[in-house]
Amino acid sequence: MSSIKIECVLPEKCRCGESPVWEEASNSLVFVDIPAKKVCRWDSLSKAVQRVILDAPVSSVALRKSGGYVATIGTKFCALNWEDQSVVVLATVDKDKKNNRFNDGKVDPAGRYFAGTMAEETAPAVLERRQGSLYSLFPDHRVKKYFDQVDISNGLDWSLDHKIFYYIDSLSYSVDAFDYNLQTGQISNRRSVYKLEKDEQIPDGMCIDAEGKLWVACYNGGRVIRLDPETGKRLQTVKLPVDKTTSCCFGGKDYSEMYVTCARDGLDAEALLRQPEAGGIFKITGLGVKGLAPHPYAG
Ligand SMILES: O=C(O)[C@H](O)[C@@H](O)[C@H](O)[C@H](O)CO
Ligand SMILES: [Zn+2]
Repeated sequence: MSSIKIECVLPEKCRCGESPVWEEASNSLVFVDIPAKKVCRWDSLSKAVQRVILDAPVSSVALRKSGGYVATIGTKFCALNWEDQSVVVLATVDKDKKNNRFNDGKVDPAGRYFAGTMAEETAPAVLERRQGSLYSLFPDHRVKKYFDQVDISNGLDWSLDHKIFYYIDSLSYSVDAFDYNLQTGQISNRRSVYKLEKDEQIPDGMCIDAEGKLWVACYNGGRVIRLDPETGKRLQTVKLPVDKTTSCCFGGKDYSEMYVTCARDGLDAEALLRQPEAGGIFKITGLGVKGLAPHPYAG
């Protein structure tokens, strides 16, 4: 029997922490705070944090094979040089939608950077609907658009055999699957693999574990849930001491720990008193299952 332990390892007070990514080379967790326009790197050994402030909302970050990171900033796919904090724009999307920004993003097993867009929110989950689209940035910096009509483009990951792409449009309250062609980056045959229950609230970020099961952070649900995408059943619920859990990834030694990000925005003074660690980075140990190393962008 594993005994689960949950601790806030970094009280960062993120307005909207997102996109946790484990960087093995530096024993660090990299993540963003979207409205604070901030990318952070927390060294799990020294506990030191480095922060880079950008000039637009930064919604996701990913490793880059050639060094440094890639990030989605505003409506741009960008390269981020950590040493000199410089940003190079690789591609821009949604040029006709001035109120849009990117949201969650992740790199596929072939090194393509997938990310979707959404209209800017006036309050959490309050926004003009169907303004978003899903894109990927190929290693040659070409952009592919998959579909539009997205409300809040969110969690994404790929099956262990790379034949399925899992995707969340938050306001559909569903975790969806597509057939995936790793050679071409094409998706097809959309279907739902799990519909959230009422108390699970809004599905947000997601990651897959080494057994092929999905972990979904539930915004306003204060939990991560483990799903079997083959049976459509929920296998496990892990509650956290904060309501606005936004995303999760595996990291640490052999990817045996889970890191969870969360938000402070949208919590009133009373809620903040009850959850002073809101916006912090949480580490969950004792889950008894490991995750996978993140894929670096190949371009
Ligand atoms: O973290 C994200 O993915 C969004 O940018 C957030 O704003 C929340 O998800 C949203 O408010 C709830 O659906
Ligand atoms: Zn999200």
